[in-house]
Amino acid sequence: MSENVSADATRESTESSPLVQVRDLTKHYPIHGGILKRQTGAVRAVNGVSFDIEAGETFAIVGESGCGKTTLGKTVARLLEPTSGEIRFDGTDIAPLSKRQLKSHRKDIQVVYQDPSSSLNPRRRIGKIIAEPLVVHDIGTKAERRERVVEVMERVDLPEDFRHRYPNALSGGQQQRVAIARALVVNPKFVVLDEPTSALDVSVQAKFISLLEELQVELDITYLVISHNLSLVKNIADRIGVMYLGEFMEVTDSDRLFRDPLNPYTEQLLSAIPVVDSAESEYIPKKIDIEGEPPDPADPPAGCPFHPRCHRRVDACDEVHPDLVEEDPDHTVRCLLYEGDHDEEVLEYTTEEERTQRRTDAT
Ligand SMILES: Nc1ncnc2c1ncn2[C@@H]1O[C@H](COP(=O)(O)OP(=O)(O)OP(=O)(O)O)[C@@H](O)[C@H]1O
Repeated sequence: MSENVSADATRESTESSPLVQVRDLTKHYPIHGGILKRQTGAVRAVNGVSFDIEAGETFAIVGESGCGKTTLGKTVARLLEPTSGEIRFDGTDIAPLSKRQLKSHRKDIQVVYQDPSSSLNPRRRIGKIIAEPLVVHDIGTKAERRERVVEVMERVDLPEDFRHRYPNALSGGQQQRVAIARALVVNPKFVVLDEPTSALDVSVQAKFISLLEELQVELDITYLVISHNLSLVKNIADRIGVMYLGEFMEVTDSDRLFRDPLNPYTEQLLSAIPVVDSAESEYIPKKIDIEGEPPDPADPPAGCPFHPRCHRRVDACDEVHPDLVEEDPDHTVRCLLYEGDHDEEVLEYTTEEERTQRRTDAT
């Protein structure tokens, strides 16, 4: 077997710097209108996002549908061209690279999509599907590819004779293992997992997560997990970025996010998770109703993007766009309540009733 096919090849990653460094990444989708189809606006799906992922770490992005998670994941994997910003992968900024220049990095960065029933070609046999990336990257002879497919199928607990089956003969959990086998067959350094368990029955979700964790340790992989499901990422992520309208609202390690959430949006997301055993839980979120729907990313509100739905908003929130600031070591938050130069008087009024009372008092 040629060396670059071997799953046990030693990583040659850049010493001590994170495997992935994203800086000020922006992805806008242009909107065209009128007879001349001129650009009339843009969907601001990702707006100036920055984060690092250390080698071997799992970083998760969570947020409601439409907040830009998939766009961010696909842009970091360079399946989409960024509007601006840097994506440093293993020391190289891959953001400005052309398709041809990207070819040498493609093998190292793989993406697993949420719905295996649509991402696996129903007319191809499982063996061929898993071997696809080897063919695309021109790796190994036919016999070597077959050997590698069998090896990787074994690693994800798929029986070898499944090679001859078609995807629709497999269960959802088995199909998702085919999808992960296809990603792993080229021994990538970095795998983006977009809603990895959303198409799976609850009964097999935990098993699939354990498999991902085992593979990560065994094969020295770095994960970017995308999910709307905070309880899922709690179990798999080392660090979490909470995303809202194309921006990070809070970034910290998984334990701390659940123990000490700072941003009101994070509080609302946590409050939506049912507490199974309150005696076991360190943080019991108070019930907060999430008001309304997220705003249109083509027409974002002024000020803090979350202020129209925030239960802790203050007057300045509809004017001032807060920065992402480091509130504690390794715990950043975007919220005026945590910015040093705010007007303390304003911050006393944190509820709708108090705000109304304050206006009444002022007139
Ligand atoms: N190709 C595209 N062209 C124009 N707008 C797009 C395109 N893809 C996504 N969008 C818009 O960009 C915004 C972010 O979408 P994205 O799919 O990245 O969010 P998401 O958080 O992954 O949502 P979901 O969980 O529903 O997939 C949404 O408003 C979406 O409608």
